[in-house]
Amino acid sequence: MIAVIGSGYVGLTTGACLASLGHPVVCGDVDLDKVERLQRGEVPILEDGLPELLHAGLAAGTLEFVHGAVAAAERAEYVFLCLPTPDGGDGRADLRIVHAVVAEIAPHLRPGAVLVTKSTVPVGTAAEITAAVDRPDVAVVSNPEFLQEGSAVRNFLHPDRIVVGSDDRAAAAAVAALYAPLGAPAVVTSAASAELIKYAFNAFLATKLSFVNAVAALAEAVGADVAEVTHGMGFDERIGPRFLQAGPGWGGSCFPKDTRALATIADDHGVPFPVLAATVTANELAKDHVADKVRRAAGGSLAGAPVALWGLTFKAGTDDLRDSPALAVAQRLAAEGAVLTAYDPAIGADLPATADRPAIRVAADPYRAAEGAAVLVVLTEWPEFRTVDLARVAAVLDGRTVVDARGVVDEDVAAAAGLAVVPLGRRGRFDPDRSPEPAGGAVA
Ligand SMILES: NC(=O)C1=CN([C@@H]2O[C@H](COP(=O)(O)OP(=O)(O)OC[C@H]3O[C@@H](n4cnc5c(N)ncnc54)[C@H](O)[C@@H]3O)[C@@H](O)[C@H]2O)C=CC1
Ligand SMILES: O=C(O)[C@H]1O[C@H](OP(=O)(O)OP(=O)(O)OC[C@H]2O[C@@H](n3ccc(=O)[nH]c3=O)[C@H](O)[C@@H]2O)[C@H](O)[C@@H](O)[C@@H]1O
Repeated sequence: MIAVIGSGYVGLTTGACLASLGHPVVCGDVDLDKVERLQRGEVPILEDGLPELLHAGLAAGTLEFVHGAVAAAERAEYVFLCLPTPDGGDGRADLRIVHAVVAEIAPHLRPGAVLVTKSTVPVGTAAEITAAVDRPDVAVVSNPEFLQEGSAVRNFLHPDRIVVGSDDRAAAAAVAALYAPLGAPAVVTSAASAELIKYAFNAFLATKLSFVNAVAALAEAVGADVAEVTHGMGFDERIGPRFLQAGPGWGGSCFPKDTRALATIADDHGVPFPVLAATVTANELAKDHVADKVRRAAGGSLAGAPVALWGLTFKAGTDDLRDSPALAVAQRLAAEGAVLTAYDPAIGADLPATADRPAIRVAADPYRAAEGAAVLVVLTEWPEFRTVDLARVAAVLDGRTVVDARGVVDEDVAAAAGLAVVPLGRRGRFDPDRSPEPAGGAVA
């Protein structure tokens, strides 16, 4: 029996996928309402393929949900911890939930149980957990997760590799064997290496994106096109074609907190890591860059300007708003006096203001969001934004400009509808700096 503690994006995916491989799985969560919904077959998050796996597991009796960590852990040979490790406020990962759960379940673990950390945790956490459990019969294995939200099930079932790290190599091999049906290479390491792999991996990807976003700004300045530049770069296998899409900065529940956490780990060990600091700073500039474009499109001031936002989630395919760059841009616009109305296919209700986002009225469709707005800004790459009727948008939009931070609006179709697109990473067709001037001049 496998226990999965925490039924969030990672835990629910892990539980449902391990059950689909034939393992009996029990998932424990502290949130009773969530547990009851899952027992009824309701998936609380937007994740492709997850409802099907949940229903199949419930129907086959291989997947069950219980309230609390102990109720799940006491029945299992393997206990996967899929608990939150948020930013503690000073950049360090806050491990209080992990440590509290370990203390709670330790006396109840079966003899010979293997405790597996799937949460992203700082180097040294496996050693701390081993000391806290204080049972020679219980092994601790670090098994970081690399799934992306929105494609979590596909990523879990078709992983590039499985990383299992432990100072008990037999326990690491036993955890790797649980994934054997997937046929993925297993990277067996020390616990410290496994823990560092996860942070180095996320920080490297974030650095790739900060680099691309800086190239995008440069491409605009020099008259190049970032999409052409990354296309040309990506053919080289050392770079690869993926994860090179310029945008309004990177966000989500992990890149921001994990880059900060890695920076504090480096600091704590007295190791200079200036690239990482630059990656984080560059990401703030990427958000500023989009806000600057919106201000210019609004004529130089956003005071009292109605602005329409398409997309609020941190990327398409998820309903997750945690550390969304769309909200960070919205915050910048609201701070300058813009009045925001948004449409996002995954967000159904108005968003109240919080410490890091303004109040945002949420419209039921992209057209209603655009009604009366001075500028329309595309902040998330939802596929439906590619097929919106731009003539209908032009009919209700007050201004004539669409700032497209995700490269989803066709400039020619927009022009035919009487709209000027301000793209990211290249000059727009109606950019006054562009040479030669397009026939007919600017629409705006
Ligand atoms: N979201 C993602 O795409 C990925 C996240 N990770 C890492 O995985 C970990 C979990 O992340 P998410 O699944 O996104 O978090 P989440 O917030 O979606 O889920 C965490 C779950 O743990 C439950 N929980 C909290 N305290 C508990 C307790 N005392 N006992 C039992 N359950 C408890 C919560 O109710 C919630 O259901 C984090 O360390 C994160 O960095 C790693 C890879 C991908
Ligand atoms: O540790 C984690 O939680 C996960 O973090 C990311 O996954 P995720 O947060 O789901 O999101 P990504 O798809 O990586 O996107 C992150 C941000 O980068 C942006 N992005 C991504 C790709 C790209 O080409 N351009 C770009 O701007 C997205 O819009 C988003 O804001 C990693 O990709 C996962 O491998 C990792 O497991």
